[in-house]
Amino acid sequence: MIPLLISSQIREADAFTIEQEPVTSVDLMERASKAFVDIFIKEFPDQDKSIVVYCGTGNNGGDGLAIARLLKRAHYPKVSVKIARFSDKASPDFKANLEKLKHTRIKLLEINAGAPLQEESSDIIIDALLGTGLNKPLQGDYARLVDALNQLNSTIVAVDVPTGFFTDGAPPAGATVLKTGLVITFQQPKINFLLPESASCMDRFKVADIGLNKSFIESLDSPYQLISKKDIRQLLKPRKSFDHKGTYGHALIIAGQQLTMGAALLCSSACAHTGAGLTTACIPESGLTALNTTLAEVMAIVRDGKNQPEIKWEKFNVVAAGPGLGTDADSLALLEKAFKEFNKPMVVDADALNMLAQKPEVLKNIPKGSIITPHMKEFDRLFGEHQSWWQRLETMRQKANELGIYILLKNRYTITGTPSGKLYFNATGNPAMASGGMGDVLTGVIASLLAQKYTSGEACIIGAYLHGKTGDELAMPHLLNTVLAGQLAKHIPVTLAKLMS
Ligand SMILES: NC(=O)C1=CN([C@@H]2O[C@H](COP(=O)(O)OP(=O)(O)OC[C@H]3O[C@@H](n4cnc5c(N)ncnc54)[C@H](O)[C@@H]3O)[C@@H](O)[C@H]2O)[C@H](O)CC1
Ligand SMILES: [K+]
Repeated sequence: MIPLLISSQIREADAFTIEQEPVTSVDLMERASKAFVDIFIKEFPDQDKSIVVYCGTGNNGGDGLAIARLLKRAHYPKVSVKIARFSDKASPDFKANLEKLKHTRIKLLEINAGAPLQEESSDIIIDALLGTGLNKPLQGDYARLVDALNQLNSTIVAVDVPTGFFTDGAPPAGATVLKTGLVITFQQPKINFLLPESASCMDRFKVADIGLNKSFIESLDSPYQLISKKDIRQLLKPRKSFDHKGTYGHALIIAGQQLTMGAALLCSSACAHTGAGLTTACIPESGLTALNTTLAEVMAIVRDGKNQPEIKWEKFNVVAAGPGLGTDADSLALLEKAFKEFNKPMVVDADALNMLAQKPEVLKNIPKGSIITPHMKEFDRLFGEHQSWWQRLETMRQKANELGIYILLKNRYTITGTPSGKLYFNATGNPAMASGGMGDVLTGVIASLLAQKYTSGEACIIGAYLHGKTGDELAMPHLLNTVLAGQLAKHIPVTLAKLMS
């Protein structure tokens, strides 16, 4: 896991590294700037482009000055610097780097407070105005400059964070932020990069390792964690020689209606392909032919409307409910029955969540350790409207704790909230997976992992990663625009095998 820090903790890690390593703060700035330049060179190899570095007078600006100097040394001759002198204060490391810059032949311009803005025609703008030191929304000169830069069509690359961007906490509504193409950020992604609001001011980010002290970062025990491939490889349990289907558990999938049987099939297929020993689908009679012809390995229990099916709950290691289930009274009665009679963790998704939104008191009966897998709209239907994603994170932590459940909120970076208050961010996955049925597949994957005796937390973390990784393996090599859910389900064993090799 990579612990994700809030800005005050980043400052602590910075100070600890300076004292402990030891390294002077100006040398750490040099290291950060070099790491930035290494990535910049790979991204923008054309040394003929004109580059201007806009610098503030704090440490982000200090980085900018060092970056200009290092770019010049790396044979980018058309690099120049503009310093925004909007404050009387300047950090010591900014001043030290300004001295060093004066020994180069780099063109240097100052923009004074209140002065009219100069025209800007450089091919690439490097933004080193403000970084993680931001403590209020941009106003006055900074806002004017950023507004003007936002009108240009240049490529903008931010140092650490786009100027005006709040790295954690709910961003103030309507705040001015520089719109950047690429952010080269230091040490680790900032938490708000992983939330959808960041899309309006950055297309993508790259992380430059600047060697902050890793054990100190670990010791901060951040609630925000980024899942890595290494974690998944450590969590996955290899199969053993004398294992049999009983070892890998029996999953029951309560899903599907006559017109939404696809959801039940996709969920059951994903469950079987992720390795559950046995999968049974509880479906309407109208879906039997489809199930028997497409998924011969999956067994059936028939739901026929009024009469509740006889389910021997104790036979199952996990019950997943929701995909294409509908929200009628029979479905609700069955969900309530499952909550009462199945006393192990369940997976609750889609229509099952919609029913809970309509009758919130039922949610209190959800078995402890269960996993709910809402997307943003389902989440808000359940827990109320939210003004920002940061607020949603807070609600997740609170509700997961209150109900003793795991909440997996689906998005570009899917987030799992645990009863103990941790939030795990998953980075695998891609836009080709934005198609119908993907959520049903994820539910099947997670149910399968629970059947195979992974804990609820492990099932969320592995499930989110595996689902996204499988989509990446299918889409990336051919730059596919679309990956279908059924195709993804069938490819899971290949991705799993690679992860376990
Ligand atoms: N550990 C690391 O990651 C390293 C980071 N480095 C760089 O340092 C900046 C953070 O620098 P800092 O001096 O703390 O802050 P800024 O340069 O972002 O801001 C300067 C200054 O500006 C004032 N300010 C804040 N908000 C506003 C505002 N809205 N309007 C006007 N002025 C504002 C405030 O006083 C700030 O202190 C980090 O991003 C990295 O780029 C190191 O170089 C290497 C180690
Ligand atoms: K910046």
